[in-house]
Amino acid sequence: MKSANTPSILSKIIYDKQVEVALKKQLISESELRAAAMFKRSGISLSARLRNSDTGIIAEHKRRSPSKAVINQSLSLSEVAKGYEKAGACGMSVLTEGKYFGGSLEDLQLARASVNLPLLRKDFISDPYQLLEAKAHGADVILLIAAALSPGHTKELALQANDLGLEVLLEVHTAAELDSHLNDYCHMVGVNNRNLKTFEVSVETSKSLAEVIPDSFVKVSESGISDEKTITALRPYGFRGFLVGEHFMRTEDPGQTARQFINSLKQTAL
Ligand SMILES: O=P(O)(O)OC[C@@H](O)[C@@H](O)c1c[nH]c2ccccc12
Repeated sequence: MKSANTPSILSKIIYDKQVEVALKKQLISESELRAAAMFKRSGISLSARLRNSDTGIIAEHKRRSPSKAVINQSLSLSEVAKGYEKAGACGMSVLTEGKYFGGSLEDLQLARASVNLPLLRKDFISDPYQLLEAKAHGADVILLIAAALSPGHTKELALQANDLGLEVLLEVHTAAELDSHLNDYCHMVGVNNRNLKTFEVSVETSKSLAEVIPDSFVKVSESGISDEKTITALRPYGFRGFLVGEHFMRTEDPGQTARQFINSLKQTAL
């Protein structure tokens, strides 16, 4: 196991991302992004869907990750997206980070063309340019990772996202991060059960942070969720959103796996 003191994978990813963004800015200007047809589209609210759902699944498309070299490389994104929509997911998360997760903005665009679900651009955002990219490729929601940003920067990006009609999911790992980074421009708070330094997963993280998340934010539990029981255990803590990636993506037909999962959740909600 890695020591929690080794430079985190997160700082490496963020560094590479900033280099990539600097290059992309040379290729595609902000005004080109703003001219994209998607800029005229009004977003679909993920937070409203989660509030009104008794299942609350946000199903993720993820080909690989730093903690798992290969999850599934052979699927059609469009089929996965349609399968998730048919399964009754509240929203879809699309990994757009390339080097570590094998995703792209084209994946997001293809998901947008395939389904009417609210779409989360899952990436490492630290520059307003990335918000324009998200909007131009059809996102409804963006992720901001507290561990990767200063509190002031988080607020600025969240405000700018709101101006573009994008909702904000703020990801936290600790009560301290929540305390310093939460602001009124966020709609949802995601507690990541995966420790990004050690990759260990514990849903206890969600349980322990639940009571410090104000009720005005939709509570989302992220990562390491692979059975319905975990969700029924988290609901009493106030969680209304559940981000599930690997458990669906490691199967041959993620849509079908999601459908069974959601159906069995509905049974327990009755
Ligand atoms: O595949 P899992 O264990 O179900 O996890 C999904 C999602 O929570 C995870 O991919 C994730 C949570 N926060 C992130 C930030 C960046 C990249 C990925 C993530």
